[in-house]
Amino acid sequence: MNPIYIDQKEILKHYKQPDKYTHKGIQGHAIIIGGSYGKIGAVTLSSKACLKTGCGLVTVFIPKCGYDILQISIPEVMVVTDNQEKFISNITFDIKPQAIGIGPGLGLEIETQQAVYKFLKINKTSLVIDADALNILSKNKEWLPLLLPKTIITPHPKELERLIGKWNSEEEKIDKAITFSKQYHLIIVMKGAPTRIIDEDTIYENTTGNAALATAGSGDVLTGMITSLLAQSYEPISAAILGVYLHGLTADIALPETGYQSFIASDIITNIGKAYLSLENKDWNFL
Ligand SMILES: NC(=O)C1=CN([C@@H]2O[C@H](COP(=O)(O)OP(=O)(O)OC[C@H]3O[C@@H](n4cnc5c(N)ncnc54)[C@H](OP(=O)(O)O)[C@@H]3O)[C@@H](O)[C@H]2O)[C@@H](O)CC1
Ligand SMILES: Nc1ncnc2c1ncn2[C@@H]1O[C@H](COP(=O)(O)OP(=O)(O)O)[C@@H](O)[C@H]1O
Ligand SMILES: [Mg+2]
Repeated sequence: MNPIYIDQKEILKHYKQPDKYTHKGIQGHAIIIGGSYGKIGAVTLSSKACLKTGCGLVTVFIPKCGYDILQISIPEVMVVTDNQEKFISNITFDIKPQAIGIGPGLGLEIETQQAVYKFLKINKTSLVIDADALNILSKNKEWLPLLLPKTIITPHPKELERLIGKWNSEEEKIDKAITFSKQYHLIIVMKGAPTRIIDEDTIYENTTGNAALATAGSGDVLTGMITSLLAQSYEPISAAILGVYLHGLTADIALPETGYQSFIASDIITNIGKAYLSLENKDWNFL
């Protein structure tokens, strides 16, 4: 089971330069669903990362308490609110997005769990599932067959354990992830150091990133980035591969300036532009 390494050479098989005549309508509309009282920051980070990865339009679906926070901190993002003040209870919106990311800061309220169930039952849009949306699925494993083929899930090790159970070795973890991926036809972004992507029998291993990423919200940012790429019409596996590569690259670029300790999730977002430019061999050091 040799992995395919996600390096610059592999990335250039997936990366597409934007068309000169594109416009925001063509660049894709993404929705990020998440947030709860005290965790609106997760959706703020995720939606800003989504925009900064190139998506034309981004809308968030959040509980009411996040309205002012979102509108003031990211004026470019549109906001639709739930009827509840502190958590999501019913996911409804009129727009037709090309991709949806769900989970950052979502919380585990029973009403939120039911809202996720109802959403999954009718959803036909490409999806990235992270954080509490994964934890909700772990608590309700009978809902897993509702996921469309090629849905991307982005668990950190604890979220993965809640989904697939404990493992005794790295090999066993990968075997169990392959079995899970095949059972539900999911793309699993197994976050960690290194991050691996499992697409049924194919294993990819990322080569970018460093310990600076061990900071609150860095996974929420990754969810926004992958959702953005999906909305821009990347195939799900390409969105996952390019997303983890660019995400890690931001930390490699920022490290000489921030060191490991002072790098925060917002620094990932700040450096997405330089990460993109380095794909086009434009040396970000001289910008
Ligand atoms: N600003 C905001 O609004 C933010 C909001 N956020 C939101 O909070 C919600 C809860 O998400 P969460 O990941 O913090 O909690 P949870 O699922 O219980 O997992 C934590 C446990 O998992 C483990 N663990 C984690 N990583 C690991 C690793 N690499 N390697 C090994 N173990 C690892 C570790 O377990 P331990 O090692 O302590 O046993 C840890 O205690 C979610 O909605 C998220 O979006 C956050 O994103 C932060 C910023
Ligand atoms: N030591 C490390 N080396 C490389 N990447 C790391 C390291 N620690 C964390 N990361 C990356 O940071 C992200 C953390 O995601 P997650 O745990 O979901 O954070 P949060 O929930 O706080 O947003 C993942 O992409 C993971 O691969
Ligand atoms: Mg997370």
